[in-house]
Amino acid sequence: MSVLEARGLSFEAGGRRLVAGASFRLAPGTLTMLIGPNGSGKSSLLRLALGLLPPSAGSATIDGAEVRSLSPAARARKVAYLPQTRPLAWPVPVRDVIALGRFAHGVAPGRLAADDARAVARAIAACRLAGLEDRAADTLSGGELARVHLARALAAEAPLLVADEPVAALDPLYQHEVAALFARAARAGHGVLTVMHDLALAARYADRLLWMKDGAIVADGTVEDTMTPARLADVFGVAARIDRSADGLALAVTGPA
Ligand SMILES: Nc1ncnc2c1ncn2[C@@H]1O[C@H](COP(=O)(O)OP(=O)(O)OP(=O)(O)O)[C@@H](O)[C@H]1O
Repeated sequence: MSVLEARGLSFEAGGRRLVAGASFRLAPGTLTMLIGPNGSGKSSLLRLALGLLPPSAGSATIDGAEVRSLSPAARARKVAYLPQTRPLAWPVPVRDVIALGRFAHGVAPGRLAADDARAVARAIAACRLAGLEDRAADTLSGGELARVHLARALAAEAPLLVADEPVAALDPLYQHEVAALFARAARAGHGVLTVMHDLALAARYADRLLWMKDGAIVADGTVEDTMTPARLADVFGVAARIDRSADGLALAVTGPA
């Protein structure tokens, strides 16, 4: 099992500090959700932590190795990444898009070894894409395509999974299914970190929340410990009601704070 550690990551661009001294540890067996307002630096922090942006200060390591020292294939064997923008303009069959997730295992689409084919089949089943495997990906709906990209990330079967707003295009049922899928992956021993805008889903499924505001992580802890009306007002500027139910915390955002 692998551990991703970010220590004091900072990033500046356009004369602004977009990420300011952010530290966190992504450990196996935990579903961590990164939450914060638009533009607070969440995507930038993920990209720094994965070595896709050069930090102006701080470092990120996976199992003790600097992420930026890892080759793309070596990094992809440790961590699967689902970016926020997922352009796909070509009429590639869905199965081949998902098989790209196996690239770190030396696979070219169309030449899958039995192990790779099984991993692709598991990802297709997990994302409920059966029946769409032969469709050209550019004919899918936005939500279907979002699930294909998620399946591509899952097919890697990497110990760590980092996803940037994976449920943004999904209807409520699929949102819950994907959040539950991430929770199951965490229970199975993966370390999962995902940006989440839906605070009710975060309250329901996250083991741990990283709260980001103005480029900084301002709170890091369990839902129980960190999700309070005062923090929601401070970080998001919203008024919220939080009820304890048998399923955990239930959250209703009632308006601006
Ligand atoms: N290369 C860049 N040059 C200048 N500004 C940038 C650059 N990259 C990002 N930014 C700005 O940095 C801020 C943080 O962006 P980022 O995408 O990390 O935020 P986010 O929290 O993921 O936002 P969202 O929830 O809207 O996706 C934004 O104001 C964005 O416009």
